[in-house]
Amino acid sequence: MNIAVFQMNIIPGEPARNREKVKAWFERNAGPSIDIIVLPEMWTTAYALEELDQLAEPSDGPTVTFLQELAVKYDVHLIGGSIAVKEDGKIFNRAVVIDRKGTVVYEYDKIHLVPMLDEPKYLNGGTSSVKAFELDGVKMGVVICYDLRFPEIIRDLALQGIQVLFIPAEWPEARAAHWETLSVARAVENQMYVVTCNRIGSYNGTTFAGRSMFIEPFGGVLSKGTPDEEEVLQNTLDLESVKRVREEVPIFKSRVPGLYK
Ligand SMILES: NC(=O)CCC(=O)C(=O)O
Repeated sequence: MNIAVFQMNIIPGEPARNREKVKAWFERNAGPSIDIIVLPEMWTTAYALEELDQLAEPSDGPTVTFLQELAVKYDVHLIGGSIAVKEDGKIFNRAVVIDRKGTVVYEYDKIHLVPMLDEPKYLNGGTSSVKAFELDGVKMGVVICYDLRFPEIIRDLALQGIQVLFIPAEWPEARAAHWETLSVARAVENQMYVVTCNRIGSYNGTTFAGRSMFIEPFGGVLSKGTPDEEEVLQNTLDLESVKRVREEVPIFKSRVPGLYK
């Protein structure tokens, strides 16, 4: 399974221009050797929070339609990062997963909103628990950025059987060490691949950390993006290694769930 991550900069408050950017990137990079493409958090708007009320789209709006067309055209599955979606007057930070036929197979609203970036003032937290989804018969999950700090939801996904976790993000440089350490920790403690896609660049006084990563189930970092350049990270996942690591250190067999949640 070949996966490509687009570690991109985002033009704040300009969904159409960001879609053009992603389209041009697909034209240069998408091809038959890639099975899944991953985009970052809030990649159409960035944290233009004051404008979100105007910018947020319905869940079948122009960005999701655009991603569906790309998925079909390039015959690729998409972890379409997250976008601001408006439903019943409420705005959610929503991850969208689209398969190569253009079908939306999973949507997830970021549960934990980031106080340090003022998210709770402008957005609503998701009210549904995390669920595994399948692409090419492999169980996978997605959580968004700050959700990384909540190991319980990721363990929940691991117990649902996922082998790969995706994390679209806009994680600031100020806490880059947490980003790297926690991403590796989630891979090690759940013995699965963790694939992260963080933005680069700065907005409104915050510089973002880049350093998107592919981490294998034993905790090794297969590749890591730079802190400040747009780039493509690409890796092939060996899903047998999930099984091997789980046999070598059998934590899922050693668990004693009667003593904790
Ligand atoms: N966009 C985010 O969720 C940022 C999370 C963050 O800044 C942190 O956890 O630290």
